[in-house]
Amino acid sequence: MTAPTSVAPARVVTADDLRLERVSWRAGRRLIVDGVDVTAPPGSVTGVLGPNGSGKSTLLRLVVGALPPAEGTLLLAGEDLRTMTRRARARRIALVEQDSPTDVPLRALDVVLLGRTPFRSRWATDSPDDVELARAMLARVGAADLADRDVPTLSGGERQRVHLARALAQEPHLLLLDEPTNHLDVAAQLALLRLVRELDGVTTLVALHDLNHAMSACDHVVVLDGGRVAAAGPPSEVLTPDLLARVYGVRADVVPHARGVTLVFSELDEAPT
Ligand SMILES: Nc1ncnc2c1ncn2[C@@H]1O[C@H](COP(=O)(O)OP(=O)(O)OP(=O)(O)O)[C@@H](O)[C@H]1O
Repeated sequence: MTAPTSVAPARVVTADDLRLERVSWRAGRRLIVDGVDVTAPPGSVTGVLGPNGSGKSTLLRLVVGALPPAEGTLLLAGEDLRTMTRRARARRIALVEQDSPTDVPLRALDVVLLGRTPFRSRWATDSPDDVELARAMLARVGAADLADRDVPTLSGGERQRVHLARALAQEPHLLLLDEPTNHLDVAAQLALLRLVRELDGVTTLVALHDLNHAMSACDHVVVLDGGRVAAAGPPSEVLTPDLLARVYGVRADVVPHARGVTLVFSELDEAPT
C-alpha cells in the first residue's frame, strides 16, 4: 500500500450548504429518525454521532435519497432534495456506506470510474479525463497500487479506500461518510481524517463512533439518541462528561496533552483511579 498523496481534484467543486429541518423517518410505527435538524455550512465537516441504533446511517440514507423522509425539509444550497431527480442528486452527493458491496466482479479502477456515471450519457465509455481522475483519486486515498486488482480479492481496509476514491471521483458538493475509519489501521485512520479535513469545495457529513476522531476532525457535531438530536455544536462544547454519561452511559475523562485533549472512557460505575 502506497502512502496517500496530495493530488488536487481535477476541477474546483463548490461546496453546498445542507439544511435539514424536522426530518423524520419511520419503520412501521417506530420513529427511527425523529424531528432532526442539521445545519452544515459550505465546506464544513459535521460529525453525526450517537450510540448503536441511534439513527446515524438512516439519517445519511435520507439525505442521499435512498430512503424517503416521512416528514421534514431537506435543502442543499437552498434546493429541495425531495424534488431533485436521482441523477441530479448523484451529481451533487456521494455516499460511502458502512459496508459497501464487496462482491462486484470489477477491478478497483472500474469501481472508482462508477463515480463518473452521473456525468456521462447512457452509452458513453470512460473518457481519458475520467480515467485520469479515477487514478488520481485512488492515489489520493493511498491506493494507487490497487487500480488493477479485483475488488472481491481486496481486504476490508483496501475496499474502504476504493469506495472513498469512487465517492471522490464523483466530485461531490456534499460527501456523506458512514463510519469511514472502520477497517482502517491507525495510520490509515489518521490519513483519512486529514484527507477529510483538507478536502476543498466539499461539505462533509460523517458518522463516527470514535469521539476523539470527532474532536479532531469535525467543525460541528450532532449527537443522536433514539433518533433525536441530544446535542449539537462545536465538539469541544458538546462532548462533555455529562452529555456522554447521559447519551452513551459511560464515564469520560478529558485528559489534556500537548496537542489538545483526549477523551478517556471507562464504565460509569468504575471507581476513579
Ligand atoms: N428498514 C428498517 N426496518 C426496521 N428498522 C430499521 C430499518 N432500518 C433501520 N432500522 C432500525 O433503526 C435504528 C437505527 O438504525 P441505524 O442503522 O440508522 O443506526 P446507527 O446509529 O447507524 O447504528 P450503528 O451505530 O449500529 O451503525 C436501529 O434500531 C435499526 O434496527
